[in-house]
Amino acid sequence: MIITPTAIEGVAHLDIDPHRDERGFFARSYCPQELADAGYDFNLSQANVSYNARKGTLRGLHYQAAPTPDPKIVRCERGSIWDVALDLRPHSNTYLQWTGAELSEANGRAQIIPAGCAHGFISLEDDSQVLYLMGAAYVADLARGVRWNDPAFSIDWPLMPEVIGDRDANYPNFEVT
Ligand SMILES: Cc1cn([C@H]2C[C@H](O)[C@@H](COP(=O)(O)OP(=O)(O)O[C@H]3O[C@H](C)C(=O)[C@H](O)[C@H]3O)O2)c(=O)[nH]c1=O
Repeated sequence: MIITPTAIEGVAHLDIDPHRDERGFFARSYCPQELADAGYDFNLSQANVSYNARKGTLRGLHYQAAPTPDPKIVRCERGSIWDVALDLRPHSNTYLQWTGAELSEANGRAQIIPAGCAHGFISLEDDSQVLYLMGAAYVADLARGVRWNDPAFSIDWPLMPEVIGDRDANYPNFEVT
């Protein structure tokens, strides 16, 4: 695996290093030891998948509140998405800053989202499927979210959402601490 830090502390790109032969390729896509050696403590608790039928489907931005924040590693297994990590850690040097990356079946890239960051994406084509490796189990009562177009963050999405859930569309403005 090839791990490349981004400008947001703890957010990194995780690229596969494929072993190619006449059959195609084989690649390691998740390894807690390699991640720990690179400074990313992540132990798999749960895996989720979402199917996004139409281009312009926006999910998020979500995070889980203390005491069970949910780090995640996000990979687009079919189609393509633009994936956003938003720093909501008040003591972070990049508080309220965000980073985005194209994740796709073609580029095989995943994004590491640490605890304390919100996560969201917008699909860039129809029939996009997303795999979420979760570093914490889901706790419904701790599920939180912020709105994709909240002026506190000014996230520069590559396209306007065509499909978005009511909950995601109606989060109140974030209260900056
Ligand atoms: C995660 C989870 C969800 N659910 C239920 C709760 C909801 O009734 C329904 C949809 O869950 P959610 O609203 O979290 O799904 P999305 O809005 O697509 O959010 C997802 O996409 C954004 C971008 C993320 O980053 C979240 O981690 C991820 O959950 O499944 C469960 O029953 N078990 C679970 O483990």
